[in-house]
Amino acid sequence: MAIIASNFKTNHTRNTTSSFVEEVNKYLVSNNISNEVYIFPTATSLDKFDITSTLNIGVQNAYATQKGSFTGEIGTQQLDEFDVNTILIGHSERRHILGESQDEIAKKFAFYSDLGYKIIYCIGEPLEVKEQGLEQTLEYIYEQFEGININYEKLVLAYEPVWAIGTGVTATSEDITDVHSAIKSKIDKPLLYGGSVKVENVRDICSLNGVDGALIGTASWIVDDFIQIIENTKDL
Ligand SMILES: O=C(CO)COP(=O)(O)O
Repeated sequence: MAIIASNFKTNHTRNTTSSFVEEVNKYLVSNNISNEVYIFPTATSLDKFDITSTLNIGVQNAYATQKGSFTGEIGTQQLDEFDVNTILIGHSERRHILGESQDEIAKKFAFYSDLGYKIIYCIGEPLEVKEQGLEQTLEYIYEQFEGININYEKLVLAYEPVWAIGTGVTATSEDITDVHSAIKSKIDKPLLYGGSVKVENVRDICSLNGVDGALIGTASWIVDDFIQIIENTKDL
């Protein structure tokens, strides 16, 4: 059963998030869809949503703290208010744009796994590493597991090659299966693919060996498209 997740990144407002969540929930209920579906809105759009389906709301990021003096961050005191217990950790935009180190990521992982959060943990290589070949790519990816408890029960992985994110360039089936089968041979966890997944290719991608679903940015931000993505994969 495909796992389908939408990462809003820095898109949508409180208002548009609320109607998005409502529409997706309504679609899942009325079509009796049992696939795991996730939406990761901005922190300012978190709310007490009325969810009656398999839809889960997670956060794109949070600090490894309950509360405290960490200007600009949020902790579990803020997440608890909205019953959030799902978090994305290790996204490439946090690693490469916001400068989060593997050490900080591992601390965050330890903190949120101790609390029993469902963790979607992202890994993926930049273009210059991909160009060096599969062996270097896998070596780079394995380093992103440093300090991470890969046996954590509520762990879902997401392979997102950096060069495929937001670029319109999707990895080839071979690129995806090469990396997915290598990761799967070491780590027995659901593994999503992310990077320019679209309405038109989501079914093919999610049908590949070793692919358990998709983590989608750009193509998921229009609600009708996100619903179509779920529709296209509901029987997988
Ligand atoms: O980063 C992603 C999801 O987390 C993928 O983004 P795009 O779907 O826009 O390439």
